[in-house]
Amino acid sequence: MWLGLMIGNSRLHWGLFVGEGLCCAWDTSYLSADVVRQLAGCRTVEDLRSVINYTRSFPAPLPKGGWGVEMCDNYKENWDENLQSLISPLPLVLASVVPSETAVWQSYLNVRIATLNNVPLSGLYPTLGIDRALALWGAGQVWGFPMLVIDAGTALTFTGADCNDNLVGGAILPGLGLQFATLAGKTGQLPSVDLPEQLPRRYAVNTQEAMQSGVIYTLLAGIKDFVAAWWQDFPESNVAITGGDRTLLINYLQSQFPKIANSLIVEPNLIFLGMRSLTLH
Ligand SMILES: Nc1ncnc2c1ncn2[C@@H]1O[C@H](COP(=O)(O)OP(=O)(O)OP(=O)(O)O)[C@@H](O)[C@H]1O
Ligand SMILES: CC(C)(CO)[C@@H](O)C(=O)NCCC(=O)O
Ligand SMILES: [K+]
Repeated sequence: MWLGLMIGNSRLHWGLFVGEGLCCAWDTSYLSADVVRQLAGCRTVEDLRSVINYTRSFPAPLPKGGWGVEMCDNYKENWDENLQSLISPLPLVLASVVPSETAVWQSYLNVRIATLNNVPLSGLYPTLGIDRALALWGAGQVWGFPMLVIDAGTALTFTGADCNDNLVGGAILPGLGLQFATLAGKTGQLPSVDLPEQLPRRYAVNTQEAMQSGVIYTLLAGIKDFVAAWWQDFPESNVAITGGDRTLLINYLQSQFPKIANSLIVEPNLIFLGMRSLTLH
C-alpha cells in the first residue's frame, strides 16, 4: 500500500494505492508539520482516517466500473490484511507545484518526489508543471495518445501530446475561481461572486450576472477554440477534462456546446492514473 499526494495550488489531492491500483481518492486542505508527523506514525488505515480526515470524511473505495474494477477487488480481498499491515511510515509518492508546501514533507521518512524525469513522455520542457505532465501521462495510458488534457483547477491548463507520446505543448490561463477573485480583488466596485450551477444568460442586467456571463462565456469560447484547433491537428484524439471545476464546466459546456461536452472524457483522477505508472516505487 502507498499514498499518492499531489500538492496543488489550492489544496492537497490524495490517492491510496495497492500496487498500481487506485483504491480511493480525496482532497484536504494543506497540512501542518505536526499533522505530517502524525501521518508518519500511522500503523493502520483507521489511524490514517483519523489523521488525514479531519477536513472531510474518508472516502469509500472507488465505485465499480471502468479502470477501478481490478484494483477495488484486489483491495477488498486484502482489506483486513492491509488494515493490520501498513508499513509505517506508509510509502508516499509526492508531486507538487507549490515548492513552499513541499518543504513540510521533507521530514517524512518514506517519501519519493515525482519529477518530470519520472514521466515517460518526451519533449517535456524543464519548467512544465508536474501536475500537467502526470495528468497527460495518466490520460494517455488509459485512453491512448494523441491526447489533450484540460485541467480546470486554480489555473486552467491545456496540455497535449501526439501519437508518439511527445509533448506538443499547451496553454495556461487563470481558472474560473481565480478570474472571479481577481475581478473582485483588483477593482473598486466589483463584488465577490459565486460560480453559478447553470450557464447564466449572456446579456446580464445586474453586476453579478454580468461578471458570471463575461468570465464563463469567454472561457467556454476559449475551450471550444482550443479543442477545435486540437482536433484539426489530431482528428482522432481523445480530449479529457479534470480538476476541481470540471463538473461545473461540463454543465456549462453541455448547454452551450453539447457536442464538445459529450465527447470529453471526464475523469477526476487523471493525475493519480499518471502517478501509479511511474517507475519509482
Ligand atoms: N473544497 C474545495 N476547495 C477548493 N477548491 C474547490 C473545492 N471544491 C471545488 N473547488 C474548485 O476547484 C478549483 C481548484 O481546483 P483544484 O482543486 O483542481 O485546484 P488545485 O488544488 O489548485 O489543483 P491544481 O494545482 O492541480 O489545479 C477552484 O477553482 C474551486 O472552484
Ligand atoms: C500551471 C500550473 C499552475 C497548473 O497547476 C502548474 O502546472 C505550474 O505551476 N506549471 C509550471 C509552468 C508550466 O507548466 O509551464
Ligand atoms: K493549480
